[in-house]
Amino acid sequence: MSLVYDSLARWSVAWSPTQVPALGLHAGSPTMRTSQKDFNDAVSQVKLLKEDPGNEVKLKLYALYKQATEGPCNVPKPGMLDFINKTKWDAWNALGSLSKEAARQKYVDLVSSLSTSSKSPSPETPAADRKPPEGNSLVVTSEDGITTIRLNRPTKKNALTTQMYHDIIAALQAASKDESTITVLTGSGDYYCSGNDLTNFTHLSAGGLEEMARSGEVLLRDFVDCLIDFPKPLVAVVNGPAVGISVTILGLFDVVYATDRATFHTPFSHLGQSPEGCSSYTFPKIMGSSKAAEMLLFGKKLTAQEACARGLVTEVFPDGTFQKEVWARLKAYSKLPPNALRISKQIIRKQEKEKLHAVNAEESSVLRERWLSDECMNAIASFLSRKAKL
Ligand SMILES: CCCCC/C=C/C(=O)SCCNC(=O)CCNC(=O)[C@H](O)C(C)(C)COP(=O)(O)OP(=O)(O)OC[C@H]1O[C@@H](n2cnc3c(N)ncnc32)[C@H](O)[C@@H]1OP(=O)(O)O
Repeated sequence: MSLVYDSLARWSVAWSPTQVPALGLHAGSPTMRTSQKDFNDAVSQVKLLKEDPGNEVKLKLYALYKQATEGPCNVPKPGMLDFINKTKWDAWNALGSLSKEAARQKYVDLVSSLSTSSKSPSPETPAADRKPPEGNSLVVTSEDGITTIRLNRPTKKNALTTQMYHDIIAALQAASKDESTITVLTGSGDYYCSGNDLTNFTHLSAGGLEEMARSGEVLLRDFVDCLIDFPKPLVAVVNGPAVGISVTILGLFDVVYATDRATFHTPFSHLGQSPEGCSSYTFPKIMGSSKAAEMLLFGKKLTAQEACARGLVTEVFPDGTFQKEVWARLKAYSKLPPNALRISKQIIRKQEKEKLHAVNAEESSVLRERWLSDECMNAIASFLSRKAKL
């Protein structure tokens, strides 16, 4: 779990009624007494919610709680790099001069709406309407000559945590030696992948930002090196929208199949960042320099059909038949002689392997600098405080 999520989760734990300071209300008025009791009940109820309400709601609850108990925000604004406390401060401060009574009421109303919506689904609820549980973030299976690496964080749009990069590297290393003929990367749920998990930036060790950027550079280089060197046919089954690094690395895959619901988006400039995954080399080569620049510099989002027309995607399938058609195709391909496939891939990749490694090293090093820039820090802080979506 990320620092942000841990921290937000702890806020609700910290709201235990036994730890809540006196509310400073006038106990004389019956309306106030009822309101204070409702508020205290709501504070207790938060701890009993069956489902995590998500960071946005927790932030609202935090801000309303502070306003209800302490009044308008009266503490200094935390520094720009103190993401979590700045985000909390922003949420509290945004309530302006809202009265304690009004904040208490809003808090009670919000908790009440959450309690209603988090009731267990009725037995009639179709299974398909329920979100799959958030278990292992990466699921690796091997069947019919195909090893499938599935990104499995559907509620976070399959954003890649630091652990997932490590796990994908390990899965690719194992797949390169296993019995399978083809290796597939795909996603669970409605997204293929929303790119790097932006909360990765909040995991600061004692070495601070510099250390985070340094270890990020090494991880990125290792991850992409592993894709460059992967010896078997590597296929992306793009089951929905793809963002950031999940798009750039497609230039290193042998085949990319996409549902017609997929989109392809690399918002690096918006994030104060720069291209990775060898895309500064592969994209101009695949689609021409001006089309590549439109994506990599200006963050133009492509439809699946546009990505196919530009050569980034091999073939687009209607969403309704996507899984059936693609897996039937892959099963047929997996019957081909594995050694012939391996050797053919080797000849194709050999021509530019050295170049790809050099590009990867340079992109990773440039990104390390970018991660320390104000432009990048501001963009991440903005996403974490939910002011920006890309
Ligand atoms: C070490 C290697 C480094 C490699 C460098 C890589 C660079 C990149 O990949 S840059 C691209 C980074 N990705 C993004 O900037 C995408 C950010 N996400 C969004 O803009 C949106 O979430 C969305 C467009 C992907 C989806 O929007 P929507 O359909 O409205 O869904 P939500 O925003 O409500 O998302 C649900 C849930 O998932 C969380 N989430 C989604 N993407 C990310 C992400 N990349 N990082 C962290 N969290 C993400 C989102 O915060 C929501 O969480 P809750 O609020 O807790 O429900």
